[in-house]
Amino acid sequence: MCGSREVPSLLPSFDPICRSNVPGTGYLASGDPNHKAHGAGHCPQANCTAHGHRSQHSWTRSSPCFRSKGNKHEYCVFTDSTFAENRGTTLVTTAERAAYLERIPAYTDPSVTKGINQDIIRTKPAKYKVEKIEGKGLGVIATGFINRGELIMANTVSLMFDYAAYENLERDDYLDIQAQAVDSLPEAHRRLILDMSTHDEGNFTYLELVEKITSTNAFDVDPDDDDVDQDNKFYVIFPEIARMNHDCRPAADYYFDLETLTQYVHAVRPIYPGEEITVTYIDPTMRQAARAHKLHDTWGFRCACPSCTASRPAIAASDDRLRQIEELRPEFNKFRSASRATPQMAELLVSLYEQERLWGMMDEAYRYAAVEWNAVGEPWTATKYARLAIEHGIYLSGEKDGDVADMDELAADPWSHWSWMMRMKGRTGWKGRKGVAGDDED
Ligand SMILES: C[S@@+](CC[C@H](N)C(=O)[O-])C[C@H]1O[C@@H](n2cnc3c(N)ncnc32)[C@H](O)[C@@H]1O
Repeated sequence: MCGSREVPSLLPSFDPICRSNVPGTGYLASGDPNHKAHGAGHCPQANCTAHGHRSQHSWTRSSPCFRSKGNKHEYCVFTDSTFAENRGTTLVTTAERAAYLERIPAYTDPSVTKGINQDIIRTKPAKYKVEKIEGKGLGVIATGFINRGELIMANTVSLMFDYAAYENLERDDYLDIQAQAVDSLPEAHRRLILDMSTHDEGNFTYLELVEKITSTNAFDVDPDDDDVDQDNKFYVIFPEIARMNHDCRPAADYYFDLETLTQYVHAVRPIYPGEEITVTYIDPTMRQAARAHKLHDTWGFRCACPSCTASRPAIAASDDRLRQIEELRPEFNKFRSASRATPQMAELLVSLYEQERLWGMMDEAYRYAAVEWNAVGEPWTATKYARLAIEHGIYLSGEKDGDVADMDELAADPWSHWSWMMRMKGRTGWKGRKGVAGDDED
């Protein structure tokens, strides 16, 4: 889900990149990016746990901590400088949430992050180069042909901020803890972060510089199902991936894997040498004026991508398709007999996504088509769409994604899948083989 939360105006233009759909001591306010922090921590020695004790897993530093307004929570900087082959990573959250997170494979098993990052130390040939692009700052250009579904780049998380810290801390404390997080990364990594886009020029203090960098480059990440704090997302920084500029109909798309704490970027259509590799920063099903407004408000640029600069009739036709997508989409998530969803409606949705070039969302359209065909007892067309949903889902959402697993089940045995004859039972009164009436649950 994209931009679904209202974030208070602590950081005026803060709104992470998302497609679907930081008192201290004052020693950082010198305006000097070379100024490295030396905070006195609650656990000054190396190998501190989230609770401030030594452990197998090593948060190499945990300082300083700040209490929320109202004094209910304490937020700290947790750094693991050995993470991902000594690239390092930093987390800003509560001790409780850090203790939960340090059990995930990315922290406990170094093999799962081996070889992922290629920006500081490259071991595989790159499929792109980063260069200046007129009117956009730096951007990412394909150096060879890239096929649909190919991996373009991946980054383990550099900085991971708990939304709750952003919302609950006093502004000065938040800005300080955010800069502390950057400063606690290993030096090469920290330099990479401080070199990122601020989206406008200015004479920033160090705290302002870090704030500008995080608000321009952050991505949104949903918590895991078992996370101790389901209500709060994370916003995260990946310095290499954040070099990609926006297009409303981009060439690439990304997903975040919580087990490896890695963001993966794949091509969603064929990309030719010399072409810019873009991603979308916003929900691409928003209508054109809303897209342009949000991009200008948050990232400070006028949208000049082909779908924003098309002729007036072409934009109107596109907005009409998007309006219809908005109207139809909810029908496929209603499992009551009252849903208007049919296979033909799902076929229309597939076509609308193709017409809109929403290549990064095709897995969803194919999944709806698979379920609707199965729901009226047509297993072969259902299987065709399930196979397409799997093929696209693997690079759009990851092989471990629940929807990919669900489509695997449908393709393996449509007759045993939960959707088999689902719409027939409700609409015809047929009770199914087990004599259980309809499907009147959402
Ligand atoms: C996440 S950064 C992208 C990389 C950035 N261009 C750089 O030099 O590192 C986001 C910033 O890039 C610029 N940008 C991204 N997409 C753009 C576009 N389509 N047109 C103009 N500027 C864009 C804006 O300044 C935006 O705030």
